[in-house]
Formats: sequence, C-alpha cells, structure tokens
Amino acid sequence: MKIFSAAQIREADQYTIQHEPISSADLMERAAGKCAEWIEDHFSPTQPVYIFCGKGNNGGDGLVISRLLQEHGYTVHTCIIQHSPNASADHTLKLQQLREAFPANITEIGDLSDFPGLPDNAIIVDALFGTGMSRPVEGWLAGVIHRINDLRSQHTVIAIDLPSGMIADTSSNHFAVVKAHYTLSFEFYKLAFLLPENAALSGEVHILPIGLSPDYILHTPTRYHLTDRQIIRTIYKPRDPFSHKGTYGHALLIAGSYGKMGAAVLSARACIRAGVGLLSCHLPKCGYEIMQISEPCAMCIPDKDTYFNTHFHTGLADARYKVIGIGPGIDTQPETARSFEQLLHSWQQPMVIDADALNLLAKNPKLLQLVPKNSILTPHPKEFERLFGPAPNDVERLALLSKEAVSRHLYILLKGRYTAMACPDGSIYFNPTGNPGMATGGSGDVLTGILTGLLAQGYTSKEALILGVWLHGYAGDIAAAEHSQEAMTAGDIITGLGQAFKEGI
Ligand SMILES: NC(=O)C1=CN([C@@H]2O[C@H](COP(=O)(O)OP(=O)(O)OC[C@H]3O[C@@H](n4cnc5c(N)ncnc54)[C@H](OP(=O)(O)O)[C@@H]3O)[C@@H](O)[C@H]2O)[C@@H](O)CC1
Ligand SMILES: Nc1ncnc2c1ncn2[C@@H]1O[C@H](COP(=O)(O)OP(=O)(O)O)[C@@H](O)[C@H]1O
Ligand SMILES: [K+]
Repeated sequence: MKIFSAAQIREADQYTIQHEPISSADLMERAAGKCAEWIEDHFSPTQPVYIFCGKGNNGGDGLVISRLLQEHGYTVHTCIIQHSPNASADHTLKLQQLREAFPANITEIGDLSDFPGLPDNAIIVDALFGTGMSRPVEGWLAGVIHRINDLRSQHTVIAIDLPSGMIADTSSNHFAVVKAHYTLSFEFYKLAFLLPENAALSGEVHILPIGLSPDYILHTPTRYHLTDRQIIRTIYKPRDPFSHKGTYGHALLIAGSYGKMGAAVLSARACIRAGVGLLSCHLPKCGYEIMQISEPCAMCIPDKDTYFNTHFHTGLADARYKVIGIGPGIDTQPETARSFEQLLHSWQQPMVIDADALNLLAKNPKLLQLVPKNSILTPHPKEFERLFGPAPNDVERLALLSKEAVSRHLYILLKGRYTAMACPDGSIYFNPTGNPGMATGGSGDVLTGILTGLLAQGYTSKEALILGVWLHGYAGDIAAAEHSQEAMTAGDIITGLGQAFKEGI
C-alpha cells in the first residue's frame, strides 16, 4: 500500500472529484458515512455521542457523522470549535443541513469555559483537524485537546482521519495531540501512524476505503510504502519442480561466541527454515558440538580460536558461498574485528550484517565504506544510533536512514513495531506484521537467518528484505497466537515460519 503525503491526499481528493466525477460535498458524505457505519457497528445508540468539529473539512466530516448517527437514533451533541471566523464551503453546507434536520444540541465553543460536561461513558468524536494541520495547535485550542485527553479514561475517543494536532507526514513530537482509542482514517495509512513517537496517540487504526481514484493511486509515485500481501505476492517465487539444493544457494553464517551460541543456533535454524540450499556455520571451537547436535542440517567450520570467531576471512573463494550473514553473538574482540575488516576487503557480494558486526562497524566507521553494495544492515534503534548518530525526531531519523541507504547503496532496516526498510532507490517500506511478543532476546538473530536464507535462494536484496521481514513478523504472530505474547520465544518464531510461508503469502 502506498503512503501518500497530506498534499498528495488533497490531490487524490481533487482528482477523484474531477474524474469520477463526484462533488466534494458527496465525497465528504461518503467518507463520513463510512465513519458513521463503523461507529454504529461498534457502539450502541444508548451511548451519548459528543462530536467536536473544527471549521475545515475534517469538521465537515464531523457534522455529517452527527446527522447520520441522529438519523439512526443516537443522541448526539455537536460542538463547533470557533478557532477561525471562516469555515470551509463544505463545512458551511453540512452545518446548514444538520441544522435543518436536527437543530437541537448544536453548540459553539469560543473558549475553554464553553467546554461541555459529559455524562458517563460517552463517545467523543474528534473532528477538529485532519490533513489540513500544518502547525502546532496552541492557546485555548490546545486546551480543548488537553481536556479531551483528560476525559479519555472515562470515555471512548474516536479520531476522524487522524488525531487532531497530529501532522500526517512530519513530526508532531511534543505538540498538543488528541490521544485516541480509535482512529478512522480514509483510504491510506498516514506516515504519522507508523512512527514510534506517535505510538500512544492514534490507538487502533482502521482504514476506511472511500473510493478515491484507483487511477491516481496507481500512477502517483510515493516514497513510503506499507508492505501488504499484494506486494509480497509479487516477490515470492514458488520452487521449480526440477530444482535441487544447488538452486537455493550455499550460505555462510558467521555467528556465536562462548556464552552466546544460542544466537548462532537460532540464526542457523531460521536460515534453514527460510529455505536455504546449504548452510555452513563458522563457529568458535566451543560452539562446534553445540551446533552439530542442535541443528544437524547445518555444516560447521570451527575457528582456530576456542571462544571467538577470529579467522573467518579465509577460504571463502573456494567454498563459493552465495551470501554471508554475520553478527549474531560474535562479540567485538579485537581479533574478530581484524578478521571482519579482512573479510570486507575480500568479499564483494551482498551480506547480511547484524548485531555485534554492526557494533564493529560503529567502532570503526571507515569500514562502512567497504561494505559490499546491496548488503542488508539490520540495526535496532540503539545500534542505528551507534552507527549513524542521533536524530531529534522519528521523521528526521527516517531521513537519516534513507540518506545512508541511498549514499552507500545499502539496504538498511530500522527495527520496531513497524520496521522501516530503506532502499538505495530512496523508497522506504514499513512492515505491519509482528507483535510485542517478539521483543525478546533472539528475535533479531532469527531475522538475520531468514534474510541470509532468502538471499542465498536468489531473491534480490530488496525482495529478501521485504519478504523476510514480513515472514518474520507473520511467524511471530503465529507464535503469539499459539503461546501468548508473553510466553512465546524466538524459537517459536522459527517454528511459525512454515505456517507463515503457507498462509502469509
Ligand atoms: N473533499 C475532500 O477533500 C475530502 C476531505 N475530507 C476531510 O477533510 C480533511 C481535510 O480538510 P481541510 O483541508 O479543510 O483541513 P482540516 O484538517 O479540516 O483543517 C483545516 C482547518 O483547520 C485550521 N487549522 C489548521 N491547523 C491549525 C492549527 N494548528 N491551529 C488552528 N487551526 C488550524 C485551518 O484554519 P487556518 O489554517 O485557515 O487558520 C482550517 O480551518 C481530511 O482530513 C478529511 O477529514 C474527507 O471528507 C474526504 C473528502
Ligand atoms: N512491538 C513489536 N512489534 C513488532 N515487532 C517487534 C516488536 N518488538 C520487537 N519486534 C521485532 O523483533 C525483533 C527484535 O530484534 P532485536 O532487538 O535485534 O532482538 P535480539 O537482539 O534480541 O535478537 C525485530 O525484528 C523487531 O522488529
Ligand atoms: K481529527
């Protein structure tokens, strides 16, 4: 799914109005109708509804929702916030229609003292501002937002299109923003919903289709995308019946150290479950038996060193590896760093670089220049900061992520609820699968294994990244459904991979 900017959403509205054709008032009727339907499906007419409307088109939506809910027997109080002497044309029209149909219970709010007292268990509909927000809300208007937020523990707050105060495509960190339980948004996810800094604000997001022009959607390029099944199906390649294990590549995984062999085992298992043809694991001597016993499908190459991987840069050409995955549990010993540097001087195909290998890059940033083009780097936010520095907010962090991916020709992901994947072509994909049960040691090692396994099979770096992160999250969701978010382990994510391949594509 494409993620459009606020300006593009306005263009999509206008394009639809001109080409469907449909009047803007009718498009508003359609959008607000979807919201009213959703509210009717989820809440009973016995609950009082308070709709707070701004004077733009988001407020216009609120006025239509008010009329439609009253037509279906709900008791609605409509509060129009007088933030400006001017109202949009559609707002004016919809207010007139509301006054004609249901003249009672329409009040104007000119400052905070006009804010109504609410009966128990009300539904608050936030239709103050939508995609027209361009600056922080201040003064008594910010007070209205704070008042709504103070009431949220006793009532249900439903934001229309986006929580008021939130800006669709830039950071609204530290602004006054409504904290919604639900956000009913039109046609597309907004970038703002995917940012960790807004996690507490949008609540459960429901995207309601309002029939914006498919032509516009198809032909308008965007920088941001949300991975969905449609994208995954264009990437996934079913196996050729005449294929053999050579078809699916030989991967080398460099992982583990004394006390951290679990990371190597998890990564190796995930790589095998992701479909690699052959897997060799370069391990410290202490890990040899652990791996052989834990994962008989993996071949093992013991290092000269008992406790750490220190000589993994030799013998690579002879083995004809298709891809190298490096990092889980390798530690950051000087000998490991030296071997990594030598590896980077000799290896020119894409790699998957994770965990301590990222920390080695952060310690010696000039090594970043040696990382082969099209490699995949998989930092979590702390590792990202060590590598590329801090950012003042999530939107600027995305800009930094993208800048590094483009300038270095690397694929860099930033882990989180919606893992962001930056590509060298400037695009950024967000992944929706996964859950907080995956916030447990070893989940990242599993991802490294999956990505390495997919690259070995011949998926391009972009394909492996988008598909791998999707499958990882999907398998995590299967694990959570089976074991609960609390009890699931990184190993359960690997077990879920089979079902993820069967049902997630
Ligand atoms: N036909 C269509 O196009 C459809 C549109 N749809 C709906 O329209 C919404 C977009 O409507 P919109 O463009 O009118 O902007 P909106 O979010 O109501 O805000 C503008 C108002 O807010 C004010 N304002 C802004 N920032 C402010 C601030 N910081 N502090 C104070 N005031 C501030 C601004 O005032 P001004 O800046 O002029 O002072 C103006 O009055 C969209 O989210 C969706 O809900 C749907 O019905 C589908 C069809
Ligand atoms: N709340 C969440 N929602 C979705 N995915 C999550 C969530 N928390 C963690 N994850 C995923 O779990 C993985 C954790 O990786 P990482 O922090 O590197 O773990 P570790 O280093 O312990 O292996 C990442 O892929 C991340 O996106
Ligand atoms: K709103």
